[in-house]
Amino acid sequence: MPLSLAWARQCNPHHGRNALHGAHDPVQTPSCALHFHGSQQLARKIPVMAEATPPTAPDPASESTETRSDIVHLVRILSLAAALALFFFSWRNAYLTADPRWFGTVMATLGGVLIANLLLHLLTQNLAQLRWGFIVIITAVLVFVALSGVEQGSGVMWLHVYPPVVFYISSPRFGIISCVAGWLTLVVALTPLGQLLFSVAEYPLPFRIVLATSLAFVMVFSYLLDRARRQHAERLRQMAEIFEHAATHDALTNLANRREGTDRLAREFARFQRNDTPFSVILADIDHFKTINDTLGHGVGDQVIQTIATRLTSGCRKMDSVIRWGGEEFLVVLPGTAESEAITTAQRIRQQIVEQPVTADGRPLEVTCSFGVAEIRPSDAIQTLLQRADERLYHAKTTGRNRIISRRFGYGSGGR
Ligand SMILES: Nc1nc2c(ncn2[C@@H]2O[C@H](COP(=O)(O)OP(=O)(O)OP(=O)(O)O)[C@@H](O)[C@H]2O)c(=O)[nH]1
Repeated sequence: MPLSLAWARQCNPHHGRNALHGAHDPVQTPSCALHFHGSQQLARKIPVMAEATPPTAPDPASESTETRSDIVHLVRILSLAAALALFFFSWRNAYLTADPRWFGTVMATLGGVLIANLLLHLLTQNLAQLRWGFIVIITAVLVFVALSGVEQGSGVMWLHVYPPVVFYISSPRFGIISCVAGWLTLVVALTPLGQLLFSVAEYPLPFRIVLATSLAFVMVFSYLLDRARRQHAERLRQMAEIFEHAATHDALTNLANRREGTDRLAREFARFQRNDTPFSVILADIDHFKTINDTLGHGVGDQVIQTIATRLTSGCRKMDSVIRWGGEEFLVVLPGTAESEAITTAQRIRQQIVEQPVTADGRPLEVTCSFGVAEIRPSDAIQTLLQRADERLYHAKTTGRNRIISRRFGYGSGGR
């Protein structure tokens, strides 16, 4: 029965009559015809790219959850490694080197503070505390190492670790500021004035020159590498967003496509099952669209589809979902909406389409749409709801088009 009716719909003598004739008056007439959604499947899809709204540009400073968890892992590993290194050098200082003993005490204390920072994060789960705590402690370690000249002056080599770590863990801005400030301080500290001010360990002149220049090189290189890393990550994120948009939206109208529409419908249905929140759907179909295509060309047909998509969107609330359901067929999902309100929305849209002629290629066309409206019922599955809306749309088509059919207008019988 449904299949033959679907076939009947396709073979309907009204189907495909001249759409450019005058619009009919909307009269709702009862009917009990049935047909299935499959009858609306497209014979052909025309892949024309619409001016899709580009995805909104994200804040470059924002970090994804993955990046955050990467940073947490890295800081944990670095903290443990740095603490172990500090304990090791503290032990060496106590037994094996000729450095003053207090060097070892300072290093052991800083190692302990690093571990304390880790433990505190386990309690608070506060990324900022872990990250900035680590940066502050590691800065203190390196300042101490550079100024004191632990391990007979060789400890200063650890300064080269700072730039890549600080760029990765903090922001580029903080990385630049801390590197430039740190480098300038070091250069001053390595001059005779610095010797006086900071009583820095004495390093031979060639060593000082190599230290300052190699550190500057590592800083610049770390900045460039980190910038490239952030740019690539950002590009990847944008591409993922574009692909996701393309997978869920229709290229011609930029409306949600059928796949995305089905998901939204399922979400609304789940909400209805959970909270009893009603919702309605409107199935809209452009009348005599084939004639528009056949007489004016597919380019004009596409423009008509785009205009109708815009009219539907502007006639609905922000919370409603307008979906390109098939070729010239649209589904509107209206959350928290009873059928009577959905009819009002459909009437507003129908009126607007009739009153403002659609223009394509600069000429006005008389385009109309037919609508089937249905509200979810407790006994419904999604498919049942869609089928009811589809039957009503079919009824609108067979009774003259340019009209809205719903339960309120006496369509069907026996509670339909
Ligand atoms: N230009 C264009 N045409 C499309 C697109 N998608 C589907 N179509 C065409 O839309 C037409 C739909 O025609 P029918 O299903 O016969 O319906 P109709 O002519 O609108 O008749 P009624 O629905 O009965 O009023 C077919 O000719 C499809 O090829 C599209 O994206 N662009």
